[in-house]
Amino acid sequence: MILVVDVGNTNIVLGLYEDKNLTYNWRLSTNRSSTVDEYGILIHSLFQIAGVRAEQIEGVILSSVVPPIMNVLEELFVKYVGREPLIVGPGIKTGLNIRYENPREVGADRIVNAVAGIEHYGTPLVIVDFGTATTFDYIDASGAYLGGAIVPGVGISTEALYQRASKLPRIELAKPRSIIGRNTVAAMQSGIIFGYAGQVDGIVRRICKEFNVKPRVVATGGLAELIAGESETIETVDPLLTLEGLRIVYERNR
Ligand SMILES: Nc1ncnc2c1ncn2[C@@H]1O[C@H](COP(=O)(O)OP(=O)(O)O)[C@@H](O)[C@H]1O
Ligand SMILES: CC(C)(COP(=O)(O)O)[C@@H](O)C(=O)NCCC(=O)O
Ligand SMILES: [K+]
Repeated sequence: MILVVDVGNTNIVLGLYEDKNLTYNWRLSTNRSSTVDEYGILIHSLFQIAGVRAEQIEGVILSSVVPPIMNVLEELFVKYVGREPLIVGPGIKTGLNIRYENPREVGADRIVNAVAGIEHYGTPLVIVDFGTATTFDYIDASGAYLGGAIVPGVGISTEALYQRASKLPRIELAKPRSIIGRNTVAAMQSGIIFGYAGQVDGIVRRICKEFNVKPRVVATGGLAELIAGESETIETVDPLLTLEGLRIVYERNR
């Protein structure tokens, strides 16, 4: 079995694949001050609960958009899994034709999403990933990754309101009854949920117009389900797209 790991700015998502089947997946907080051994305890406990022994893991693949914790993570997998992780980055075969001005600049999570998206949904394709940031990726009919858009994520935008406006509380991210909020919490929920759904539809429609395409539209990331329900352009939510992309990239580098 292989261990796939995606390190985002908020969460580290881990998955265990046996062949093409994801048998376990877990989510940890991305903690920039945790030590190798602190992360080690966590993954050791997860493996124990799952009844998995480190020796059973034949390989580890890692994508990260958090450079400051890379050294800790590399050491973590060597020390606690006994495997040097394959790191999604320069020198690794992704099979993706990246047409960003500087391909090294694209977040590894976006690359891995695109790999899985092409494989499972075909092209042309738009992928929306609701993470710390919301990212939009466009893959054209020929399978080339052209780039996309990056906006402040749902969680951090909501947090900014609470932190910067004295009278605005911290709210639960949930769909309100009406577009017209008649109290502060409902008004914030309306703005965030319907606003972000509208943002997705606006950006997707612009892509369709500028490139004269009718792409498939897939959403992933922590908050995808919530926004997708209100969006008119998202067709599918695939919460495990990134892990699937990691599995495919691992296969391509065997
Ligand atoms: N299962 C979940 N249900 C609800 N919210 C979630 C879930 N997982 C993550 N979130 C929230 O979604 C946001 C983005 O998380 P995530 O997709 O893990 O981001 P990143 O990839 O940047 O680490 C965060 O605000 C996180 O708290
Ligand atoms: C845009 C991102 C911050 C999204 O990260 P996440 O929200 O998943 O933590 C990440 O993909 C990143 O740092 N990208 C590098 C810049 C780019 O893709 O152009
Ligand atoms: K992500």
